[in-house]
Amino acid sequence: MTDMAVAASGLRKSYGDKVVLDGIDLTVPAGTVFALLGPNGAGKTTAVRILTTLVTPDAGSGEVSVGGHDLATDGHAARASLGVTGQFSAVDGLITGEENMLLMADLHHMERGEGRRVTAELLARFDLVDAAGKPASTYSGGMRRRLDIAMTLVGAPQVLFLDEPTTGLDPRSRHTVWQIVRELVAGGTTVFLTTQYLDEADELADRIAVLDRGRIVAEGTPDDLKHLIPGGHVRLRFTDPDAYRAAARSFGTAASADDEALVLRVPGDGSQGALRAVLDRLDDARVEADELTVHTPDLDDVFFALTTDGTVRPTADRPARTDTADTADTEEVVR
Ligand SMILES: Nc1ncnc2c1ncn2[C@@H]1O[C@H](COP(=O)(O)OP(=O)(O)OP(=O)(O)O)[C@@H](O)[C@H]1O
Repeated sequence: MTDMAVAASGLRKSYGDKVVLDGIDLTVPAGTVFALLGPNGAGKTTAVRILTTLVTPDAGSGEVSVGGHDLATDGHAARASLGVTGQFSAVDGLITGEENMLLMADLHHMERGEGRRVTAELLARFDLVDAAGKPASTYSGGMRRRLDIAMTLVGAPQVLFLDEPTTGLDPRSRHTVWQIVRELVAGGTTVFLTTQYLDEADELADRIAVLDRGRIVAEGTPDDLKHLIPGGHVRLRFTDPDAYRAAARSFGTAASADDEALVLRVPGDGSQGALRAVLDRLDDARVEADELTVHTPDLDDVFFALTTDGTVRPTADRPARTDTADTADTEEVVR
């Protein structure tokens, strides 16, 4: 066993002459949340299908292990350690939520009593007790997704793969799923999720890999990724046109100006030093901004910079930072 819940090197998969995964490396420490983020068709589901043993990687791929078990030599143990909830629900709509759960318990060869105990516990945990006796076809999207995840947890997997777990859910249901993920991780489960939603990756993931056209184009903590691209600035807003003009003169070409909104934007890295330089300059000009906000790029900026129009900018041009960057809110009102 290693302390890596998922480890894959040089993962390749092609269908015909279409290269879907072009040699990607993935490592996920146990007990963490990893998000594979990418646009439609990037190869996310294919990666999940390989890691969950549903599809075999192409020859020439490196080793792949899940739960510390090599997929090629110990697929059975790897399968026993993982659970997967795909984009297409495993829920059978014709039977009740409880029957779906008991079916899963049977598939895991649980004794009847044990199956009932686990089912009752999970239905309660996922707030499905009232609906347990109703056909799953009558469930809302959010309830169905909760049931789907609950069914996956019947086997108590160490590593849980969630393929786009909140696609199509309303905001409240998305937050419920996020809460479920947090609780699972607090209980020691490793979660590998794929998502197209930047806020989801930002909310949940310890580390994010951005997949585009079968390649990892950036990887790191959410903050690492936000520091990869330019776009940070201090925004100064004035209400007094004279103060605005005095500040604009003082900053000159160091700031971009919006004369109508009385706003100046001073590019910077969001560091304390950069902020101090802005404040010193305002003091020198004897003006006070009515509002000062520090903006660091958010994951939207990163995602579009790295994947726009499918024009992949190679990682070599944008080396991912491995140090832990200072945390800074996307838009933090300072004054
Ligand atoms: N069995 C298959 N046969 C042929 N092509 C496939 C197969 N499975 C996937 N592909 C192709 O591989 C590419 C990546 O698909 P995949 O489903 O992995 O992407 P994805 O990132 O999960 O996208 P989405 O967010 O839309 O689900 C797509 O172009 C898809 O058409």
